[in-house]
Amino acid sequence: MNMSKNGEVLLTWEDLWVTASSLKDGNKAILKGLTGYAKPGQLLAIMGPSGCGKSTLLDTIAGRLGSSTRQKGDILINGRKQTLAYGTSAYVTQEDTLMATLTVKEAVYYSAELQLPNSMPKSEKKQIADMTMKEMGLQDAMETRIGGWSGKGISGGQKRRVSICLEILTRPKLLFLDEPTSGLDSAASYYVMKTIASQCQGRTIIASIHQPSTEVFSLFHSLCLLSSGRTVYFGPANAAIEFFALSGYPCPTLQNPSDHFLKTINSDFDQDIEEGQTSRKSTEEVINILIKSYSDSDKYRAVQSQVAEICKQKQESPYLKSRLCWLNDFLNHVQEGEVLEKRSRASFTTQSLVLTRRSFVNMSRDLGYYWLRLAVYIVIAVGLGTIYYDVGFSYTSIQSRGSMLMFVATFITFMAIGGFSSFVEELKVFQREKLNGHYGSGSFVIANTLSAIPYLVLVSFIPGAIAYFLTGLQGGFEHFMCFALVLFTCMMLVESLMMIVASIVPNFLMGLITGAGIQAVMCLSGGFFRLSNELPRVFWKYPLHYVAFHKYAYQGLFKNEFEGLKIHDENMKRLIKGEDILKYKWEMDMDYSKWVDLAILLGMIILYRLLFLLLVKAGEKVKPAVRAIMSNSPQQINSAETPLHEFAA
Ligand SMILES: Nc1ncnc2c1ncn2[C@@H]1O[C@H](COP(=O)(O)OP(=O)(O)OP(=O)(O)O)[C@@H](O)[C@H]1O
Repeated sequence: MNMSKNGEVLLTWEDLWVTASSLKDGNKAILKGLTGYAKPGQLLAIMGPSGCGKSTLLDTIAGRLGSSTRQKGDILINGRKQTLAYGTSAYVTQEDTLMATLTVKEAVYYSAELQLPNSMPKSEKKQIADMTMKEMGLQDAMETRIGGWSGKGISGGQKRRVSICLEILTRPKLLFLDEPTSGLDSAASYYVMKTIASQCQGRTIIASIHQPSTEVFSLFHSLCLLSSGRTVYFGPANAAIEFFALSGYPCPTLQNPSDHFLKTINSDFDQDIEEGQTSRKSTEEVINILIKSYSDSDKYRAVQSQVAEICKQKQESPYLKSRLCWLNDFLNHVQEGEVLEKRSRASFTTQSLVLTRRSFVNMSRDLGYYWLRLAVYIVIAVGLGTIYYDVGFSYTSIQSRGSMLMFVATFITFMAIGGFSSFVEELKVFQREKLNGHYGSGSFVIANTLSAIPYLVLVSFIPGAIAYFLTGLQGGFEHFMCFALVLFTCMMLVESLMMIVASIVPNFLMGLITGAGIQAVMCLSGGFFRLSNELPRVFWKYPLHYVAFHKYAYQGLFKNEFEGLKIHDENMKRLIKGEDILKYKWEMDMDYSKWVDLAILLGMIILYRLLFLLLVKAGEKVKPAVRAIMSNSPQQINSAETPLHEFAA
């Protein structure tokens, strides 16, 4: 049976369990045996009190569950067991991750260029972007910057609408929305949901929602009502009122049905609920009555048989079945040719160019990215220039030159971590867009590298020139160029190192400390604080001395300065050759030239950036595969809670 026509998506989940494990609480079940489906052409709303598991259910069926949770149960896409791959669906998360420096119009235009295929003319892309912004009621905010931690911009509700706008630009076949109306007034909620509902034709839309008005509720085709991770109701939205009435909890006249449902099943405040004229029941009892009523109902049986029909799995032994499931999942991840096709989008070159432009604009507007650093570097360069002003050619100038160059190679480059917070913000946007399949990691790495180059040239050449000429280091264009280029490559290396750190360490402060720590250890083994032949052989010399970029930075700068230099030794009345100073005082490796050191530094930049790409790609491929394997391992979930059928008993 071909269940997917024109790329439509039918999503089913059966006996879905999700547990979170913590040292303190042990295993805690968040979702408890949920079964349901989402059909093309329908808008399914997931409702329930705060903390009932709406986001967890969305994350689970969208294949985005975090590593701290475990899942069990089958999720089928068009009747086939596969996890949603990157780029096959769109997901509007609860948190708005947007580029704060862009205006609404710029953000949507860039996104349209990134997502819509190359074959579409630019004017048409703009038209789609304009139309979508209008549908989301953003026409008056188009020229306003989004804003964020660096400055106020559009309102929270407008940000929400921008986030939705970016994801519905391509009219995805499968769309997940986590609380799309939070922060919106009732009219805005209605218009936003109406736009979303109007796009249902041939598409599957699943939205978690807190408190829809009667008008918004009427837009839903199906409703999944949860309480503490259990299904209270799953079925047509317009039949939910009847279900509550038949279960003994009719919606009072003139009351918003969703208000009534949520009030009845919210156990957080444990108010007794009136039943008929006299008796009152605790919320927990009421919830159990509703769950039992649902599991005894025709609706429940209809859902079960619908899902069973779609699944039509062979009756294997439970052990063999689970083994085959995870093998199948694993193969889905390692093999090419997902059943659910990725959306067509702009070419790699277009994406890289658009991202470079966007990143360049972002860097130019974000003061913390480069401008503040440039100002601080200029102050430090003037400081260096005045401390070592006109260093001269006396014997003592050897130490002064060495210290000045060491300061440049270590501390000025070290401060390149100053842009980390801005990079982390950009990385968050990248992660969201990558997960939603807007573009791949390769385009991001290329764009980030290209857009940063002009700024790094500025922050290395201007302060570099001030410090270089005030100090009076070796004259000549070639010498200055080598000095500035080593400074430039070191700054780029530190930025590349911080990219790697950011991809491993999830937290900004932890990333900053980790990056600083790695650099401190590397600079200790660089060959200045302890000369290379005096370094302890284990770890510090082999391998760290050869791995740390500081060795090549020190060597490049020192060779550049001392080669061809003549120092006057006033006491001994003799001239000392710079080459001898390099060999005997600084113990430099003289077998190769300063340009080789520079080339090694450039090679390291490429290596570091490739490593970042590899880590991101590995996360993309390995995480879902591991999750799929883990989710079906037989001893995964140790019945942390009572199964649904026991509640029903
Ligand atoms: N990784 C996790 N580790 C531990 N507990 C978790 C984890 N993820 C979710 N939970 C818990 O599971 C419950 C459901 O969380 P979830 O975010 O799905 O609720 P929600 O219905 O979306 O809430 P809200 O409407 O407030 O966003 C909460 O009690 C939450 O604390």
